[in-house]
Amino acid sequence: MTQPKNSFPNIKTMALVAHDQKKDALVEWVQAHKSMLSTLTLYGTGTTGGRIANETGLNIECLKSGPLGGDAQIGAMIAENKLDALIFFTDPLSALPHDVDVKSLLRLATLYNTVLAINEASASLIVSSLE
Ligand SMILES: O=C(CO)COP(=O)(O)O
Repeated sequence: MTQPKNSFPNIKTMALVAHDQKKDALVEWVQAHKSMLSTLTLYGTGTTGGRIANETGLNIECLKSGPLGGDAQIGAMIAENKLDALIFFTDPLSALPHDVDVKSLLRLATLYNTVLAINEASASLIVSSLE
């Protein structure tokens, strides 16, 4: 849910998203943190979530694929206070057809003070605070 300012966030729901060139890294990262992540309610964009489910066995609700509205669905969850944290392995080296959706998602996560990591180091710091 929206993180209140000046208090330590309580994380129960988390979305996992990765751009194509970062999907291998995210699946590997999820595998490394599987036991902690298994205690959370997980959501993912279609392709990312499908890979996580297939390759790690974690229970994850798959939304639409990012370019087909998955990023927008996660943004809506944030706006409706239904998501505590977003781990989004972004690719800074590729142009994306749905760049506006990506920007909107990151804007909403910032606006609602959602716990957010856009690279592996920050994601690891977030999960280490929960383990
Ligand atoms: O495009 C994405 C995030 O912007 C991710 O979507 P997929 O997980 O469906 O590839």
